[in-house]
Amino acid sequence: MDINVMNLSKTYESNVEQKKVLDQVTFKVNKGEWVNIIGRSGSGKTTLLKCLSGIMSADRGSIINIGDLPIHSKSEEDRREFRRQHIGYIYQDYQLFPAYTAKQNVMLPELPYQNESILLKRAEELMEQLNIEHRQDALPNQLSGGEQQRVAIARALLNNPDIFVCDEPTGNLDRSTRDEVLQILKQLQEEGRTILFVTHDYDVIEYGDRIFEMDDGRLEEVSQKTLIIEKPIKN
Ligand SMILES: Nc1ncnc2c1ncn2[C@@H]1O[C@H](COP(=O)(O)OP(=O)(O)OP(=O)(O)O)[C@@H](O)[C@H]1O
Repeated sequence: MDINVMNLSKTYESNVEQKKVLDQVTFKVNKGEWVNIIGRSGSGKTTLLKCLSGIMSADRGSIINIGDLPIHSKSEEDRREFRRQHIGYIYQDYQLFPAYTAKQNVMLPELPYQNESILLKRAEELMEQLNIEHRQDALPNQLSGGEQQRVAIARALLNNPDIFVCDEPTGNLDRSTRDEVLQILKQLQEEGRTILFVTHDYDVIEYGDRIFEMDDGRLEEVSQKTLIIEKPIKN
């Protein structure tokens, strides 16, 4: 699925203030591309991912088309259903449920929607593909960071999503585990999935096709060459 965004703005409102965090963001990502998003802390990267995935609504006038679907005009419930079917979201801190085993974590979000034995089989297949089948009965706190992230990827893959939205998923991993996770995502891209990847890590940028920089709510495409020669990535 391709992603077409025009004039995406997002303002957080509280009773004391209004804070514009995304300001007229406009960009396009083609199906099967891997796009990296960099930018200093607080510049709006996570907010952008949440608006694109429909977790948050955008301001009036924003246009977010994912494939044929105008996300900006959908209700919260429709956006949730869209996300369930099309988006795999991966977080830096894995977001596993601590009281459930690895396999249960993979299945849990889909249990209300699908037959349990079908889900069980699919979870086992995915854990085998990701080389964590031997850890399926372990609790999250018994798993290494890399194993937890594989469980989170298996969970994100359960519905075979078209788009992977990754919010610094390798930020907590050591170099070799990070590379393993990046290889898994590369493979998913080669199978035709679109990858949006927020990172501060130069080595990750090598994996992507294009780079965008978020600066105080505005998004601009930057060339890899410019980045490496002219400025370090801001954190
Ligand atoms: N729910 C919220 N209500 C009000 N302000 C928020 C909310 N969520 C985020 N913000 C603010 O919006 C700005 C952008 O936050 P966001 O998390 O999108 O930045 P980021 O670029 O992902 O940062 P980091 O790299 O540190 O994760 C920050 O100033 C943050 O404090």
